[in-house]
Amino acid sequence: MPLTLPNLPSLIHETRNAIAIFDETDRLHYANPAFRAALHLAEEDYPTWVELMRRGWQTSTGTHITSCNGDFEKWLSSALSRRGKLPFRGFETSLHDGRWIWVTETVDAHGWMLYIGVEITSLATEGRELRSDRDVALRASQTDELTGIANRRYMMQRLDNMVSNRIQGCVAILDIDHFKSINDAYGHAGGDAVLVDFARKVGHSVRRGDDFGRIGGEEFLFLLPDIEVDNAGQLLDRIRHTLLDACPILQAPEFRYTVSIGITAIQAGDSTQSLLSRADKACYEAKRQGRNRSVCM
Ligand SMILES: Nc1nc2c(ncn2[C@@H]2O[C@H](COP(=O)(O)OP(=O)(O)OP(=O)(O)O)[C@@H](O)[C@H]2O)c(=O)[nH]1
Repeated sequence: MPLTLPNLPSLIHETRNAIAIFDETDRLHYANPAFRAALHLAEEDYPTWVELMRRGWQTSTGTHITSCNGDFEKWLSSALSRRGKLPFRGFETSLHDGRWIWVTETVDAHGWMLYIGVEITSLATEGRELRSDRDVALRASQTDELTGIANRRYMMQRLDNMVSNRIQGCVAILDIDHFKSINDAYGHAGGDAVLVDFARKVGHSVRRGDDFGRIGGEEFLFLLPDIEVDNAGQLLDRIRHTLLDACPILQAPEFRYTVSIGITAIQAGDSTQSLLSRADKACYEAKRQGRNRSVCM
């Protein structure tokens, strides 16, 4: 007998659990009254998750962001590099109004996300601080300190995961051009500002299923599952073009930077090493051809 659940929409509407659905671009598509109340969201308002978090930060409402030492943008880059990457995850979080919520995020194959938040304030608080410290330590071990995005260790785990599960797609290495000269001309702080700017700009363009992180000084890795190499090239070139008008060094408003990109498709029999080495060669070729371009190999 087919299952019919005529009361499901009204039950979801009425429950005190916060329920929301985000699409593959991370825009809110549905939120029940409990979610809207917890996040201080007006009816008929459908912001992206980034807009929602930024508003909450500016108005001290909704999610209580404690682990950012006052640097919201860095927290956002870090949160974005983990958000929606796993089919399922659960974590504890607190709200500005003092409530604690157990959040689960379920992501389907198309990148749509179901958010369910259950209030746990009255449950035993014992060990909450310890669990929170553990989460912060785990995040730190996966995060690049300067830029806040995923670090080499995390990216290598994700690449291993792609290879061992035979996930099709592409791998790209992005390397900022003439970075040594940037350091020489504007100092280490100027170079750092470029790295942070680059990580944020690219991090905001990453699709739900993709991974992006810093794997070396001025070297970044982009993992793109389920995409043909031509489409990966177009996507990364679009990102590359958005960087052309970035001016990350305040004292030098005329300063611009570019990036060279090496892209390769995953092939049968590839190992993480063979993939990285091919992407590296493609990036080297992009440099050799004059930089500020992408090369597929
Ligand atoms: N500011 C800053 N510089 C870094 C960091 N990590 C590495 N570097 C510097 O990045 C520079 C990388 O220079 P190279 O590998 O010679 O490459 P490049 O100058 O970018 O030249 P091409 O890649 O050929 O365009 C070195 O001078 C490193 O010291 C960092 O975290 N911050």
